Amino acid sequence: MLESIFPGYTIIVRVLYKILGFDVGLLASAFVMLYMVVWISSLAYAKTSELVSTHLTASIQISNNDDLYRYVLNWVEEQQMTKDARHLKAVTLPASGYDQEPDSDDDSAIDESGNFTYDQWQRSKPPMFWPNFGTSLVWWAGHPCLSRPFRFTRSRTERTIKDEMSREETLDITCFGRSTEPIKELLSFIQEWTSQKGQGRTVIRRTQTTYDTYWGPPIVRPTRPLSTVALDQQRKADLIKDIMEYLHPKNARWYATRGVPYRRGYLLHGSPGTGKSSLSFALAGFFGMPIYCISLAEPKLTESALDNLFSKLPTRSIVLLEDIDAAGLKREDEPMSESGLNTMSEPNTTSKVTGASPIPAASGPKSNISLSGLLNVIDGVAAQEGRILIMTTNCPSKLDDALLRPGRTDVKVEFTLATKEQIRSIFYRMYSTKLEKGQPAKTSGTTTKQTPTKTKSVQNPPSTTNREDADFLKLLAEKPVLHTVEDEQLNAMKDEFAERLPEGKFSPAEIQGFLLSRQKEPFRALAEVAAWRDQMLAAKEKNSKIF
Ligand SMILES: Nc1ncnc2c1ncn2[C@@H]1O[C@H](COP(=O)(O)OP(=O)(O)OP(=O)(O)O)[C@@H](O)[C@H]1O
Repeated sequence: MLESIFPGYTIIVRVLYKILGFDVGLLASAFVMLYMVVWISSLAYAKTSELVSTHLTASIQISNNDDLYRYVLNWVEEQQMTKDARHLKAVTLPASGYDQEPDSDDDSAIDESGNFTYDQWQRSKPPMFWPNFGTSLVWWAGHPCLSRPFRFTRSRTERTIKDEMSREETLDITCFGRSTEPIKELLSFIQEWTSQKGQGRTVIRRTQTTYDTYWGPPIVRPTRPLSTVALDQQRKADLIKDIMEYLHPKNARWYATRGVPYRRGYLLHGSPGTGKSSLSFALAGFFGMPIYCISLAEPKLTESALDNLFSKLPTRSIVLLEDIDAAGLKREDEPMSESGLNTMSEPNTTSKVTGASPIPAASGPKSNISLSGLLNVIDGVAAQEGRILIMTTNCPSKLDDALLRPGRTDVKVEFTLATKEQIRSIFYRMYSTKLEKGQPAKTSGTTTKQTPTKTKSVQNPPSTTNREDADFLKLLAEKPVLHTVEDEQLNAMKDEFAERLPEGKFSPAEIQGFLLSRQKEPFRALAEVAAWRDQMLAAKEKNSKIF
């Protein structure tokens, strides 16, 4: 047979036999046989695999645009599979945003001088391992006595639109059998696993723009307790009750039977730094809902992209449109001023929101979105039912009445400059050690009732030969000692602190900023607040004269 494929084969074999003394033809025949066996086996394997995957397996595909994609990869990372698998993808930080912050008791970020070094912390974190592009196998014991294999196939496609390349990844989960039920079970298990892992955290989504604007990957942050937002208790309670009532499952039917769109809008308005954004994030954490933030001033955001973003919102979510007045929304029939800014920023005398003074035109980046475009998106067909829309503004008088009408803005909450109660609350929260849920405050001082001092603890600075450097390092090593104050005394101090500050003059952010720079020194804060107050009031007075 070989003679017919290679003419002259017999002669070559005879010559070689004479030279070498053994039959090379036997070797060649054995090799050809082996090759045939391997070829036929791989063909049979490919055919059988094809038949099995077509007729005896079920699969579900997940796109990387879906949150589930990351949930599954994170879950796979936790499985034994990543220890056994031979082809993995290493990632330093999970795309879900989990655990991106060092824990308070994570000493790996502290260098020998007792200072925090982010670089060191990052280096100390082991990378995570995801299945690489291609196929991997994971065994999952969905039932106590049955562990079954699932095949994860991760693939990527690339496409170029308008000179910008976009990548789309997909994950196919396959199992034996003709039903997708085991995969659905696995997916709901993974969702449950993710939500347990995410307890006490708030999922934040922001827009991202490449050739198009879409929702970026989720960022997960520790939930901000509502109690940390100092606001009139009654107002806070009313707002929470309103949202609770709205979100109640029975309410959806109530809205449907009456033909009212099941949506609710809130306008949080007030001076900068009074807690509007903080309350929005705290509400998202309180109700366990993801919060989707959109900046209308984003230069690449178009009306169709905004429409698309709204259509991708999950049914129960919070949408936060921050500083909506600064986006410079304009009516289509509205002329542009000479400076190019739209003239809607003229004081709106018919505004229903009271108490706001005329505000000069905003000079920030202007939106591509027209007012009618935004209104269409807010209550158009793409708008999700069950959604909560929160708009924040420093200047409600600049907003068009159309945006403020019920159905778009159902509840308005005013945020004022700090009241006495807020001042007390901010002071107390800054220094109370009760808030660190059972964690003993890391303090190098003892409980004290002393008068203000500038006590410092001096740690061993790293050695250096340069005298100037050594002095500087010594200065760096001086750390303020945390004066832990007993609760009773702290309550008295917060009253005293509030006494020294006038009501309605400073924003909570300003007071917080003052206290933060004396983060461990309540006595110092109390001693220095009067001087700070006078300086700030003088500066404010001067500024108001300039403008
Ligand atoms: N009422 C408040 N209670 C507690 N902290 C507050 C409050 N108001 C502001 N802060 C603190 O001040 C900082 C800024 O607050 P935030 O961003 O929520 O204000 P804002 O009203 O949204 O400001 P802007 O209008 O400038 O966006 C945050 O660190 C927040 O913790």
